[in-house]
Amino acid sequence: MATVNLEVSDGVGTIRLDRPPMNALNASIQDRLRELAGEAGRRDDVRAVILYGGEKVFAAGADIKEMRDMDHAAMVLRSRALQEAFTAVARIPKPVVAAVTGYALGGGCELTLCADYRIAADNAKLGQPEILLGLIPGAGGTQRLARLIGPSRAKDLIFTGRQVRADEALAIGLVDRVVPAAEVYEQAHAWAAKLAQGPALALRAAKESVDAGLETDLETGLAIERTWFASLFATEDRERGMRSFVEDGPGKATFL
Ligand SMILES: CCCCCCCCCCCCC[C@H](O)CC(=O)SCCNC(=O)CCNC(=O)[C@H](O)C(C)(C)COP(=O)(O)OP(=O)(O)OC[C@H]1O[C@@H](n2cnc3c(N)ncnc32)[C@H](O)[C@@H]1OP(=O)(O)O
Repeated sequence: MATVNLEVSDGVGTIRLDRPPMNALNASIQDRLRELAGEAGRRDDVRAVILYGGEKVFAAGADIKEMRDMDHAAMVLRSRALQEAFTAVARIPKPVVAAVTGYALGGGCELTLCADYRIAADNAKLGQPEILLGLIPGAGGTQRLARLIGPSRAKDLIFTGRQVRADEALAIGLVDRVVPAAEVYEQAHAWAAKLAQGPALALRAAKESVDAGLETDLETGLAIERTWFASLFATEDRERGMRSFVEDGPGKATFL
C-alpha cells in the first residue's frame, strides 16, 4: 500500500501520509515525498498543496524501529537524501499548507516546517524530541525551526525535546492558526483552494522572494524581489489584474 499519495482536485493537491498507526516516516516515505513534491511542482492542475497525515496524526517522526539498526555509515549515506526530500517539499513553487492533526514530532514537525503555513488542531502537539533519543533533528529542524520561531525558542524545543500544545505553538509562531480538530483539513483546503485561484506566477514569485531573501543579505534580497517584480509585468495576470482595477473599480479582485 502506498504510504504517501498525491490526491488532486479543483487545483489543490493533497500530499497524504498513510502509514498507520503514527505515520512513522521511513525510507520509502522519504523517497515518495521527494517524488510527489516534484510532481506537485510540475503539474499545472496543482496550484496549491496541502500536507496531511489524516484525522488522527500528522507524523510521529522518523521510524525509530527502522533507524535503530542503522549505523553511522548508513546514516551518512541516507541523511543527505532525507534532507533533500524535505527540501524538495519546501521548494514546491506553489503555496503549501500543513494540516496538523494529533502529533507532529521529529521528522513530522520538520515536515510542517517545509510548508508556507501551518493550521493545527486544538489538540495537536508538536516538537523535536530527538534529544531524548540521543540525536538532534536531522531533516532540517535545527535550521528551519530557528528561522521560523527564533534561535532561543528553537533551542528550548530542541534542547528539551518537549511537546508543544497547539495554543503555545500558536503563541510562538510554530503554527499560524488553531482550529477544532474536526475542521483542520477543511480549513487547510479552504486556504489552499483560495490561493489556487490566485495568479500562479506572482504567488511563486512571492514565495521564492521571501524564502531566498531569508538566505541572503538585504541588498541581494532586494535584487531578487526587483527582478521578480519587473518580470511579472510581462504576465497576462498582471494585465488582467490592472485592467480589472481600472475598469471594474477597486476591490473587485479578479483572483482571490
Ligand atoms: C531508514 C529510515 C530512516 C531514514 C529515512 C527517514 C525518512 C524521513 C525521516 C525524516 C526525519 C529524520 C530526522 C528526524 O529529525 C529524526 C526523528 O524524527 S527521530 C523520531 C522522533 N519522534 C519521536 O521520538 C516520537 C516517538 N513516539 C512517541 O513519543 C509516541 O509514540 C507518541 C507519538 C507520543 C504517541 O504516544 P502514544 O499515543 O502513547 O502511542 P504509542 O507510543 O503506543 O505508539 C503507537 C504505536 O506507534 C509506534 N510509534 C510511534 N512513534 C513511532 C516512531 N517515531 N517510529 C516508529 N514507531 C513509532 C509505537 O511504537 C506504537 O507501535 P506498537 O507498539 O503499537 O507496535
